[in-house]
Amino acid sequence: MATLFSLSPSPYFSSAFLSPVKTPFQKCFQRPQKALHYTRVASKILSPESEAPPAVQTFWKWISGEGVISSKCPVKPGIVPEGLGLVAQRDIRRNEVVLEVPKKFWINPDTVSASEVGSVCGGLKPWISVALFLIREKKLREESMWRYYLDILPEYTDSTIYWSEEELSEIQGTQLLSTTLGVKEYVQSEFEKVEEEVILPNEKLFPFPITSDDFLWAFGILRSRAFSRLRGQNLVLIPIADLINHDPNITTEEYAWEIKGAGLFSRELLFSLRSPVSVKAGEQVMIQYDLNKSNAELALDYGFIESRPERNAYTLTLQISESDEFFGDKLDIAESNGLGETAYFDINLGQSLPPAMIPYLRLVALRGTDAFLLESIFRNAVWGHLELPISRANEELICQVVRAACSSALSSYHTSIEEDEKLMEGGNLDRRLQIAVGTRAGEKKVLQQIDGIFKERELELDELEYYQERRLKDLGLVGEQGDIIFWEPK
Ligand SMILES: C[S@@+](CC[C@H](N)C(=O)[O-])C[C@H]1O[C@@H](n2cnc3c(N)ncnc32)[C@H](O)[C@@H]1O
Repeated sequence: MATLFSLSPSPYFSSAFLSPVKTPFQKCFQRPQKALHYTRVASKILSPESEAPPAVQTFWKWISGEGVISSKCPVKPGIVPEGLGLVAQRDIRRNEVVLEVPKKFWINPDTVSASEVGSVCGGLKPWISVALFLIREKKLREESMWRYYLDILPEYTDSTIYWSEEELSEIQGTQLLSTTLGVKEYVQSEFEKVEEEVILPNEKLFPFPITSDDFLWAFGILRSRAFSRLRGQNLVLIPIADLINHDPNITTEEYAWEIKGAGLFSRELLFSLRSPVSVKAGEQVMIQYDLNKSNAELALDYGFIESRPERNAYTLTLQISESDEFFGDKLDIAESNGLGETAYFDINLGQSLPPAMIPYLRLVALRGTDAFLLESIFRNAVWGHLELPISRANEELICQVVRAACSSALSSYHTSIEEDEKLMEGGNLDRRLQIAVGTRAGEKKVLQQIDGIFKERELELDELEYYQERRLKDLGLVGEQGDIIFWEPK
């Protein structure tokens, strides 16, 4: 039964633990300790200690001198609870533009192409060419035109990709752990490829050692700071604009950034950043990074999570087994309905199941006397039938399989929800432990929610209306009381 589908943790999976990541670069200045992840700081006027450290002041002088920022710019970098951030220099209105950065100050695959390493980075994936560019520029130090920007980039964040083995043991059994390990394995294998194909054969361009830790640093920088979903720009670092922090209380769907022309007579492009809310002088300007990311994604990409329940998610991976005697028909039906041999369903805490999940489950579980629905004459109508219970056996099977999978997933965590909640209530958790405890508790709550849905369904099995009954009703062969009307010859 358990082979009907897998409830695997995530599309990435590896059981291997990786050794702790050493910090790749020397600190250029003492980055501040961050505040608890759940606190909103934008409402507070930042204290005079928010005066930027020398490296940030040098960076500011550089971009001001280059004309990127005018003296009227309403924000300035400062120390904030999230590290560095953008602090309002005067009251800012909702939707007011706070920064405009011209294209020549962006770092994207075009920047790499136009650089000294452009000729050897041509065939690389965009993120790999930008990662390699960042590492090289960082190692060139004084010789790099980007040095003042690179000097203010963090060496690491609280993203789980930078966690030690001991820290990772706190997320044992979670989807976040398997995704983290999968991502690290992916980065490592991409590093080995680029080392062999680009770095080692071009010693003149890369005269210094480049390690897999350097590569992981660059990957983390891009994951946490690159802007995406911009007109024609899928991966772009925008110095200064990337100092903007995330505020969980900002829930506007609209993006706070866009690319636009510099003016009627200019062909130059500008990256423009707006404040989604009004901000008082001295407060921090913040945005919503992405309303659709789960806590696991936030933890992996940025190194923080939110307390909002719906950020807790679990991805169910369902699969039509190749050994299923009806594999071909089931796959055909799944594909005609936008799904495939494997389907991933993200389930969020407090929200209903994705609409296609139960029909897909019923399809996967279809067998025995119900298999006639797989015949080609039903092909156009079958999904509609799968949206409603097919038979008691089919419905019971999906309940049993889902509940068994939930119980098996729940048994792989090393703490209970109650233990996690006690730890959270106690407070004083270190930032990474707070992420670990919050994520593992969230995943377990979602699993309990899924189990609860199917437990309830199991109790209703006798009351549900199944395919045959519906069919008889459609044909007018079922009476008011559910009794079968037999045709009686006159
Ligand atoms: C785009 S950068 C923002 C600038 C960054 N604070 C810095 O010091 O360079 C994104 C990173 O800022 C931090 N950050 C942003 N918003 C945060 C929040 N609400 N809570 C905790 N950390 C946050 C995380 O380290 C994240 O990976």
